[in-house]
Amino acid sequence: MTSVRVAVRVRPLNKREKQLSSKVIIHMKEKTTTIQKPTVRGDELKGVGKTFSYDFSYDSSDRRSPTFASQEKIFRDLGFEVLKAAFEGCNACVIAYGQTGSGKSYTMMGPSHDKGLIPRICEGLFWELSHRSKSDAVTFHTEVSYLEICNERVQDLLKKRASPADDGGLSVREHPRHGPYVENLSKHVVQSYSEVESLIILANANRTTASRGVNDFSRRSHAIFTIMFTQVWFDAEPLYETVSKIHLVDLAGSEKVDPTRTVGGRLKESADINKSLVTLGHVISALADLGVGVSTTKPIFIPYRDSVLTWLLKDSLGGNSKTTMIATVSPADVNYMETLNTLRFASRAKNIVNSPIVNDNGSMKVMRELQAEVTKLNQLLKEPTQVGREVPLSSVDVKEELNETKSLQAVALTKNRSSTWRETLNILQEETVTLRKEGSGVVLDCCLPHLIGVGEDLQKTGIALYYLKEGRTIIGSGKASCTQDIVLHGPGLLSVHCVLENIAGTVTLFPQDGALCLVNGSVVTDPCQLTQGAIIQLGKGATLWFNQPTASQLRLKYQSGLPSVFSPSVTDSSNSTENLSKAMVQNRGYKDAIKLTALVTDKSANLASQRS
Ligand SMILES: Nc1ncnc2c1ncn2[C@@H]1O[C@H](COP(=O)(O)OP(=O)(O)OP(=O)(O)O)[C@@H](O)[C@H]1O
Repeated sequence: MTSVRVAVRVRPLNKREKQLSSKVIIHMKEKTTTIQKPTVRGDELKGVGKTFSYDFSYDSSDRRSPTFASQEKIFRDLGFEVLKAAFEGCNACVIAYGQTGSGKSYTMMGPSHDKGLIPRICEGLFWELSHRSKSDAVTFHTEVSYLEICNERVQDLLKKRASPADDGGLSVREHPRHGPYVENLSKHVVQSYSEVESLIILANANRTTASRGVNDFSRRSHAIFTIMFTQVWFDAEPLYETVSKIHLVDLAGSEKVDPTRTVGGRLKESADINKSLVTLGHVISALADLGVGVSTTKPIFIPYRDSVLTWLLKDSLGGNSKTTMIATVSPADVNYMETLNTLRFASRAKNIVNSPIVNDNGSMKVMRELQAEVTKLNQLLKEPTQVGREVPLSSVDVKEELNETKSLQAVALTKNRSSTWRETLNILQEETVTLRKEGSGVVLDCCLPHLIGVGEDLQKTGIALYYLKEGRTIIGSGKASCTQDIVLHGPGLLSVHCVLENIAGTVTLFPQDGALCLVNGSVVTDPCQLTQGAIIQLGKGATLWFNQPTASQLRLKYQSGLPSVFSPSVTDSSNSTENLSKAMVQNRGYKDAIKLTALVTDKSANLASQRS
């Protein structure tokens, strides 16, 4: 358990503040920051002021001052900790919070002549790597992504938009194990600081800006720069891997919206920025209450899901991360209220308690399993006969299996960091789906009712299996405001096309208004209970095969060792064949129906011969 570290930084007076002859109301001494209240007349400061204590108070208001806090000093205090966390295998996060024009972007990104935390952390990472990589025993892999949240929509800053009209909005989804993530966000493998620098230049040019009263060139979005850093040690037994995720966050200005100076789209934009900042405030307050053990009758609810920002930063706030907040403030009396609010906000954030862990668990388990598999197969190779095997394996088979296992291991170790491998294994580790080898094939087992994508295109490779969890599963084309559980593509699909409800294994299809849904070739407009082998057609293209492993089928499967997913009973398969022909003849044309029917008939015949 570790508390969120909080730093406050004050910037120099800007031109406008100087023109207004603003007084400096922020004073820092060691870890404390004091703010003095200006009088109404503005000619003198009132009282001794309010003092707050933080982990760091950085006075960057005057370069000539002996206590001046430079970008380098901030990197040494805050950036080093981030790098330390990365090399330890922990997640880390730095969030810059403050009023517009208070110095968030300066602190996080900085100008080219006085770089901020993001470039310095990346530079530091590659400097360290160039020293560590001399050893063959360990390899490193670094990927970066960069997104902005504007009007509650997520944009990829590292991807060119197809056209100006393309708003490029990406969906936020939740992985059962890894939590919220942005679907289709581009990730870029980087091998040097200069590669990161080029990406940063591209991304910064893409960031949303707008003219504003107090600050002519103001960021109107939240930006999250993420580094995914993986290390693999080859000299450990089993091989050891850590993965750390580092979020570096530059928030939009935290000031309240002035409706008299904000119009139209900008007003909506401000409302959305406020929505995520207000939610951030609620999340921080709730977490701070949890941290200090406030006693309430009701359990404390953390409203992460109320905004995209807080949802994506869920781990960083109260979760698995070493998090630092840097609150930036103006020194001028004209900004008194906003500065006071920022200082209070930062003070609250100090009470958040996080639980960072070394992220090695999943991969370690996988590696151990693969290692065990290799040992077992090596053993089999040495034995003259394979006792206990129903079908004797030839040494060629064992060698093949061994090679296969080893190549799996190689895939894991050489780190194809697109994370597909890790994702796949994690998905397979979910209770509902298992993968095993059966003869010359690979069998995917799923105990829940599920849909198999039959697909439009017979040339397409890969099979999609969608399991239907207990409760509602929303199917749609992926452009809805809600999160669909299954996203399909094809003509005639509505953003929310239908809902499948699974109650204790009985699955009912609820077509949405105006959605073309066919079950076994007949159009359905009312709720329709699905039976084993039903062929469902959604819109004019997407075709799915419904499979419902019943208790008796599962028992049979485990007794016989045969798979359930692609081996429904022979009768079930013939049902599907019949249903499919019916559906296709009616809705797609005779030729396709014949091709698909032949496909399913082949499957049934194979299964029948396997079983006999
Ligand atoms: N520590 C600093 N030293 C020198 N100049 C600074 C410092 N911090 C901020 N500035 C200057 O103040 C101005 C506003 O800073 P910056 O753009 O970083 O603010 P911001 O909080 O990111 O604003 P926004 O919310 O609009 O993005 C810039 O001109 C910047 O150069």
